[in-house]
Amino acid sequence: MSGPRPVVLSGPSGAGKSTLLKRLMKDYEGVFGFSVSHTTRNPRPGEEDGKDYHFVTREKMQEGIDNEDFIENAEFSGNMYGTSKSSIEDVQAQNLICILDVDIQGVKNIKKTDLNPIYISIQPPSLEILEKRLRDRQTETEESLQKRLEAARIDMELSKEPGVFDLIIINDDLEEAYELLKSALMEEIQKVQDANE
Ligand SMILES: Nc1nc2c(ncn2[C@@H]2O[C@H](COP(=O)(O)OP(=O)(O)O)[C@@H](O)[C@H]2O)c(=O)[nH]1
Ligand SMILES: Nc1ncnc2c1ncn2[C@@H]1O[C@H](COP(=O)(O)OP(=O)(O)O)[C@@H](O)[C@H]1O
Repeated sequence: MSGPRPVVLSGPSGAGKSTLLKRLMKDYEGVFGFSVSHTTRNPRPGEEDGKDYHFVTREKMQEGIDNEDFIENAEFSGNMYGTSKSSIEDVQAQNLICILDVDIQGVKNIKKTDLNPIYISIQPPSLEILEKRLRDRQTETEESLQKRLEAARIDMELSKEPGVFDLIIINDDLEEAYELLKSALMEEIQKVQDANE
């Protein structure tokens, strides 16, 4: 039996993916499961190993890639990120909607697999607003902020190409963006809720 369709959330760093995703997972407990990626970046205050990411060294990450443990991996802003096969299998084994938060390289690479997710891009209203949100978040050094803004320019260009995303949500007003995300996923949410009744 095939389970619910996974969901790929992408879009520039600072666009609001984690904010939207955390709210969705809280409002629909027992419906979604987060695919916990591996990364070589340092944990931020409050981030938990195994929950937000599996925080690993470059050596360990490369070992996993060589072992073909990952369905996709990419270099972003000077660090490695990747989705392991087991991170998805763990969620799918529970019949939950698997949510992946990956960059645009991840989107392109997942398209080459048989995962068949719904692709949603979260975009900021403008690059200026994105910069302000990233600065206000206070998680980045100036160098890492500049790298993220450069990646954001590329993301904003590539995401416009027709056929890359099923849906593009401009995260201007958070409530409105959340409602759009929720309605796009309602059919899958309903399936999981019906199956659990
Ligand atoms: N390709 C790929 N990208 C990932 C993965 N995990 C996270 N990312 C992306 O890496 C970028 C940086 O993530 P992060 O360091 O958590 O910063 P944040 O998005 O600004 O909170 C974001 O665009 C994420 O979507 C992954 O497993 N694969
Ligand atoms: N609609 C919004 N309006 C204002 N600030 C927002 C909005 N959405 C998210 N933010 C803030 O912007 C910052 C980046 O959001 P975050 O969810 O961390 O982005 P991402 O996961 O895409 O990198 C956070 O500090 C968050 O609180």
